Amino acid sequence: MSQPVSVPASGDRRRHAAPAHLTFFHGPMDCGKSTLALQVDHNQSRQGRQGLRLTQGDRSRAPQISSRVGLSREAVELDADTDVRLMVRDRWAGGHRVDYVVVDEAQFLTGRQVEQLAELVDESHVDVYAFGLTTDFRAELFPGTRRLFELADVVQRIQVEVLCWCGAPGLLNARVVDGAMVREGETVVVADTAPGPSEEDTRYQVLCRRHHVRGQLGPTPTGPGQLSFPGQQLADGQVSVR
Ligand SMILES: Nc1ncnc2c1ncn2[C@@H]1O[C@H](COP(=O)(O)OP(=O)(O)O)[C@@H](O)[C@H]1O
Ligand SMILES: Cc1cn([C@H]2C[C@H](O)[C@@H](COP(=O)(O)O)O2)c(=O)[nH]c1=O
Repeated sequence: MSQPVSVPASGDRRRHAAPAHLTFFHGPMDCGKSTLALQVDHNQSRQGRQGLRLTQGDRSRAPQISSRVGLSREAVELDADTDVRLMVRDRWAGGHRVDYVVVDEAQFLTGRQVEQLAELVDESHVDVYAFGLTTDFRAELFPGTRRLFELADVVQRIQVEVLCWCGAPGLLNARVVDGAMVREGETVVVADTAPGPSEEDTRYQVLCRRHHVRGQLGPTPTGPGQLSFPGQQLADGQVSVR
């Protein structure tokens, strides 16, 4: 664990005597994480609590939390070197309260940053709400997600079901490059689930486990009444994956 940093307790503590919590909401892409992050922020601030919104690598490439429902709010952009305890301490030094922290794209946090968030909860009574992907395109936990699973007081899978093309619940994220699912590459590649303007763009597609394992992206309409499978289709209906 990282060394504690002295951060004063929140001035709001008397009005919120319940212990603070580190809560982690997780799921695949497109399940409503950013929407929920903005709702939590809205509901907290509506009750007079003051918060800090944090993000890293939002799809919009702007320092904001943006939801596909159409909402967005500005947020402080983190990088791997940001010490979130010092960030909160700076706010306090500037005369601002920080009663809660909302962190979107929490899968990109380092393990140390998750530990810093836990310290803010335990030592400074700041409520932390983190929102992030469960697994990467290889169906493996992101490091930040793993540490949140280890340390969070409350871990909740987001309830909204994203559906695979077959209709089954989609829990895994496929990375699609030039129309084909890939299983090798950098862990972090910021992109959307919507196809990009160019065919060479990377995009993601949420799949059920079976179709993630098989690498099947599903049929795409090619014309009236016609369907084609992306990638090279094999005899047994599977699609070759790079
Ligand atoms: N036009 C729309 N009408 C209603 N809901 C929508 C619309 N577009 C997107 N959504 C909802 O937004 C969700 C994606 O929300 P978002 O917060 O961007 O997801 P995440 O942050 O998990 O990637 C979709 O699962 C869907 O429920
Ligand atoms: C699976 C996976 C995703 N990413 C990126 C792609 C997006 O920019 C974000 C997730 O955004 P969302 O708010 O959940 O829609 O993460 C990545 O970098 N690596 C991956 O393996």
